[in-house]
Amino acid sequence: MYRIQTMNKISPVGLNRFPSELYEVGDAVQDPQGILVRSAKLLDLEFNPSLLAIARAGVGVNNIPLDRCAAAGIPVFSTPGANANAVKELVICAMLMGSRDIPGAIRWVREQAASGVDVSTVVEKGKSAFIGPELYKKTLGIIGLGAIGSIVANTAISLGMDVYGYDPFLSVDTALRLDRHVHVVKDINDLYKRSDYITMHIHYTEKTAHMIDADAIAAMKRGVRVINLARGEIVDDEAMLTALDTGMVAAYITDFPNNRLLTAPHVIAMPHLGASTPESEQNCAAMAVDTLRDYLESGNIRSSVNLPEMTMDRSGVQRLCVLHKNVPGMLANITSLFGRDGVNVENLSNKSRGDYAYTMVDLGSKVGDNVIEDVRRTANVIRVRSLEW
Ligand SMILES: NC(=O)C1=CN([C@@H]2O[C@H](COP(=O)(O)OP(=O)(O)OC[C@H]3O[C@@H](n4cnc5c(N)ncnc54)[C@H](O)[C@@H]3O)[C@@H](O)[C@H]2O)C=CC1
Ligand SMILES: O=C(O)CCC(=O)C(=O)O
Repeated sequence: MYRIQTMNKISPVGLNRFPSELYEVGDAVQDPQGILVRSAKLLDLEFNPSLLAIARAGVGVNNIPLDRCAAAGIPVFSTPGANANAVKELVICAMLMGSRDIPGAIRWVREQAASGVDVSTVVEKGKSAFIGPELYKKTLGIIGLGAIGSIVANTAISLGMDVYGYDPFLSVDTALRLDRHVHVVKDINDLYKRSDYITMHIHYTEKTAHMIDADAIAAMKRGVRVINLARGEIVDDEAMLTALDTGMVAAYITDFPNNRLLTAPHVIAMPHLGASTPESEQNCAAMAVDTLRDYLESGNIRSSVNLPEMTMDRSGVQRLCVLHKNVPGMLANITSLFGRDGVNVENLSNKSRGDYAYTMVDLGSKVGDNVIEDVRRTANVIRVRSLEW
């Protein structure tokens, strides 16, 4: 039995993909071999030696210690694109809320009724406080044209917006999916100076922390509306509060509230709702469970954010999965051990990613436990697993 610990609420559509005869799954499972997580913070978690892999049902992995996991031979999987549509729809909603102060307008109507006023008599006079611009023919700047940014771009084009995108690492696949009317700029200042709305769809890393700071805001158009459904830490809150105070930024719509931000009037804050649709939760859970199972049962690494991607069709009778440092001589060192035991290698794959590499070897006959132990003891080997079929 594999033991899987869930660290957040995971959709049953995903959980039901674990065959009950093979998996024990739950939030109280002890010494798990797999962890399923959404946004729970694992940064300080001490991993038990039995932990083989972590699957993030989502895409932001700033809650997981990726380097520490890689060093311990623990692949971390994510679910690329699985929640992109949910976020895209909320971005469109955020632009509309920020333009026409929909939350403020709804609040005002309720306040009238609560104060005893016949609301129907004050609507026409009161509504002038909530006039705001249309999106049509306005300019949207998108920072990050990945799974989310690219579909936000295409949808905004269909709403009649002029769209500028910035992504220094734009993949060919994404570039091909972008509407041909999207202007991809090389200098982010070209986006800042033109945009009436700016939305960011990048990962939070050391490099993107406080990317939207006082200098970035100073390069923007006065009265810009900024949408942040990526991560709170990408925006320097103090710089944003100053910009909201001076009117440099007309509205800040964020999925990452904090008490300090909520002191400002033009902040519209949501409780991290970007991916909170049944469709997205189901997509993410199903993909996370499938990648986790594929690794546990077959050793395949797909959608990993910290170790090499590698899949190999099953052959032979036994598969050894060896995670090791990316240093010369490893393949020869490992395979020589099988030859010594007279075991034939049916198939072999090896891939590296940064400091780490992964080797999968399918064997024509079973090797003895002593050989597996020798592989494990080989210098620079981090983890060895043996799977049989
Ligand atoms: N609010 C919510 O519930 C959700 C938030 N997110 C956030 O959105 C982020 C992006 O998600 P996806 O679009 O699915 O990821 P993705 O990996 O498909 O796209 C990220 C893009 O950012 C680009 N990029 C990296 N550094 C950049 C930089 N300095 N400037 C401009 N572009 C840069 C990459 O080349 C890539 O194309 C996630 O990391 C997560 O933090 C994602 C899903 C739900
Ligand atoms: O699981 C969630 O609701 C959060 C999704 C998210 O922020 C992400 O995928 O990066």
